[in-house]
Amino acid sequence: MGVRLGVIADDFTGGTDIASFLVANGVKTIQLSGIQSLDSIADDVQAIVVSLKSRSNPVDEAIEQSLQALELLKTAGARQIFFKYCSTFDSTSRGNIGPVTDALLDALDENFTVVCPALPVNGRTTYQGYLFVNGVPLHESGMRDHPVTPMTDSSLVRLMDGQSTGTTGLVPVDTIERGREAVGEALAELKAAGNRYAVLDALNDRHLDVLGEAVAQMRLVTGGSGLGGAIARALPETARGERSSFTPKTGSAVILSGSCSVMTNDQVADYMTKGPCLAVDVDRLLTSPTGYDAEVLAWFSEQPSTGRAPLIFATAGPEEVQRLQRTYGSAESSQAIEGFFARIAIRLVQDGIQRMVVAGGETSGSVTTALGIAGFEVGEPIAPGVPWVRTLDGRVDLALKSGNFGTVDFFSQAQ
Ligand SMILES: Nc1ncnc2c1ncn2[C@@H]1O[C@H](COP(=O)(O)OP(=O)(O)OP(=O)(O)O)[C@@H](O)[C@H]1O
Ligand SMILES: O=C(O)[C@@H](O)C(=O)CO
Repeated sequence: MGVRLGVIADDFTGGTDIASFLVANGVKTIQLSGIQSLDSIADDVQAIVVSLKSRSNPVDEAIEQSLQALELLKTAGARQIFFKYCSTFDSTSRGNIGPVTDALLDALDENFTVVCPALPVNGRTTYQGYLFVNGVPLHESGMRDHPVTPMTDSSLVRLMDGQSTGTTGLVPVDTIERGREAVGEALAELKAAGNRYAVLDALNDRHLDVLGEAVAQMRLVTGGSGLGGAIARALPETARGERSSFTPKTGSAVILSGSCSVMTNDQVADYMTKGPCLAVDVDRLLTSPTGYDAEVLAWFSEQPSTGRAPLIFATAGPEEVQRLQRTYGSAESSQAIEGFFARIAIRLVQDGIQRMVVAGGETSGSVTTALGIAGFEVGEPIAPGVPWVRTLDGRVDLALKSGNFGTVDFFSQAQ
């Protein structure tokens, strides 16, 4: 097997996000759920995306999982390794982006890489090393209230310096405007000056295309799916082919939403005017859960099988999230909610659900892992970065939606 690109994604929605950009640019891609056997992967696969749940777990675990993924991708022959994290750089002061990047550099015997979360098509841009979300600095966007990784600084240079062992330089927009060679020279200078990481500015896809070419020969790159798409476009034509696709199933569907992002809150509010919706009673889950799953499943089975898919959501605004976290603890709340969605998903698939939309990366990771899904074939996007994916065993089609992706009517659009 001669895989060109091996991607280590720190969550499942991030995995489908970058897989979707690779497929859209003609790269034959398979997405694996965690570490899986390579036996059933066809010889013409050009990119393998390994989705992990390593964004918010303890640093040591995140490193261990990422190094296992690296070994798998090296075995598959991957020439370039891409560490995919969120376009909003979701992390804490302890990591996990910095420590995982360091561990991957060491394991590859490299001492320099790039940091490029920008995804202009979804409003994430980087200017002078500061990350913006739809024109608002990251720390002033809805990400400041994230339940697990609240982002309170917008400076990627400071964030990397705080989480990692080396120093961080910057390749600013002015240099990128001067083209691929200027970027190559800037990277060489930053490396020679002893930096371990270079933050790459990008305001639009034209900038990303320059960057995709400039980093084509690097053994390790890190960033978001925007850079992933640009790297795909920079591959020789021989590595690219027909866009693989499948027609999404049309059977019964459900939407599970565990994301509390601003966009998911808007999407849930929109869907409440359109289809059957059930708000998860999180207090009940954390105090007297006995019988609760059965009640939710009974509600689901009472909904008409034609028409809009039922939505089951824990999605809430920042005040409610803070109340729950103060009352029960932050990790405890997340675990209870993720565990609930995982159990419900297992039951619904056993009962024959064909299509499942899951909102939120952590939530998607819990659901996919609980379902024992080995991997996915990647289909057409519903919105930029949110494709339909089909389990490799063909059991069910899923749309794993990153928290802030999609337009307000995403849940009806997906149907
Ligand atoms: N009402 C709630 N109160 C507290 N925590 C919640 C609530 N609803 C969901 N959560 C937890 O918040 C976390 C949301 O993370 P998740 O990754 O699923 O969404 P996201 O961060 O918006 O998505 P993405 O990572 O794709 O951007 C999960 O751990 C989830 O269980
Ligand atoms: O990069 C993004 O924004 C997404 O793919 C993501 O990682 C959400 O969890």
